[in-house]
Amino acid sequence: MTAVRLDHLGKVFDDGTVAVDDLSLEVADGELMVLLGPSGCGKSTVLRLVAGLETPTTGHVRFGDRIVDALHTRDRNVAMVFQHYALYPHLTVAQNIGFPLRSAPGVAELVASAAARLGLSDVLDRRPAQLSGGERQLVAMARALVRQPRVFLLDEPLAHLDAGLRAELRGEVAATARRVGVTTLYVTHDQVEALAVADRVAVLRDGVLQQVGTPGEVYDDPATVFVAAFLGAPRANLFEGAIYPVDGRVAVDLGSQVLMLSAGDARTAALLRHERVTVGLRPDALRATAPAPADGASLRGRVRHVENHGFEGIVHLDAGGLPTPPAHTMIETADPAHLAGLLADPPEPEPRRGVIGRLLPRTEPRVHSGYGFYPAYEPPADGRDTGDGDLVLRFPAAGGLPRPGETLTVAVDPDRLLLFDSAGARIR
Ligand SMILES: Nc1ncnc2c1ncn2[C@@H]1O[C@H](COP(=O)(O)OP(=O)(O)OP(=O)(O)O)[C@@H](O)[C@H]1O
Repeated sequence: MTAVRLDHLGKVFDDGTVAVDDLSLEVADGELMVLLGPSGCGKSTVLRLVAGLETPTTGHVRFGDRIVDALHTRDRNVAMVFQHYALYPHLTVAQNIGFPLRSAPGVAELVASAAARLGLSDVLDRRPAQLSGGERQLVAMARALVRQPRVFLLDEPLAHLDAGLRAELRGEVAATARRVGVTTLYVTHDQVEALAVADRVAVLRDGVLQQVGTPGEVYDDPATVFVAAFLGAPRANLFEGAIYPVDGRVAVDLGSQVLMLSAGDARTAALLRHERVTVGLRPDALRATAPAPADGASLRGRVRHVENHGFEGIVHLDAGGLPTPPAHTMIETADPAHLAGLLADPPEPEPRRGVIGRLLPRTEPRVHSGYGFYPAYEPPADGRDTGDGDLVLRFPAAGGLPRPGETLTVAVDPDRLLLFDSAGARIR
């Protein structure tokens, strides 16, 4: 078995596309590492670099202590499974699985053992056309594993299956990789699948590693606003916030409501170095309460609508927050010059113009208004209420779900209040 190390790995294609940017990552012997990120973030290119199907522009791939950059794919002993696997239609399942071994001694035993691992023992005599989509994918996996590879590479192996089958098979795929104990890199853009199968997850964006950690670490303790936004369904609530001191405590102003952090909050000093932050609240870090908790960490809002999921409801509250625009959650560095440029030459129509203006660094003294602090929520110019600024929370169905129009008070768990600076980095 083999640990895989990526050392400052970079890949720039001939047309100038930077697919992988200075990626350093260590996958431990026998570990199942998921590479997660949106389409085009470079996940497949990383797999192809590990497999030797692409040559790095910079950096190295190591298997154990050995640099394998010069090693041909066939000499790396890696097995790859893609979304679109090709089975030989005229061969049986057993012949398909044994194909890579050709006529090596002991083929029958190796095929039987690989088939047993994946629960395929009963279908060994069938042909691919007589199998379900899920079974065909398992045959492709068995065929990849029969050679006992040092490294197992899976590229969106379940993407073509329907949701139910995907959920069923992902457990099986992860269990098989663990049973075999083979070091595995698993690529997906599906965050639910990533959290479900991974020992650790590496989140990529534009070829840059954002964070690597266990599923619990990347979910609960995101390093960047991008990671917070990308992981979790329903998505984390992300609002624009302003920061100022009040009697030795820190106010996180959401425009029409203020969250007061307790005097002992370890982030106080770090927070006061910022004027504007992005406030992240996961729907499961919020709890409806009555009355408001004494420490002041609560928000109120009017129920706009409720999705009933049977065991729980997803409640959308109009709480007067200013949503962080999706484009902002994706940017690495806020660029005031760029924002100023937008203001100087606003595209028509530009309903966000006033909002952008408020987000620019200010020189005049700040004033509290009766409606809260900057930034204030500004409804879209066309009067349409999009619900973009809704505060979304999970609500257990057991005691009955709230109704539209009701007012709810929501306690915010300060330990799960995520705060990000204008560059999208977490303020700890
Ligand atoms: N041979 C190539 N020549 C030029 N650009 C390429 C090539 N292969 C990939 N790219 C580009 O490199 C970037 C990363 O592609 P890659 O396929 O690794 O992303 P991905 O995260 O796997 O996306 P997807 O999930 O859509 O496959 C993309 O911008 C892609 O268009």
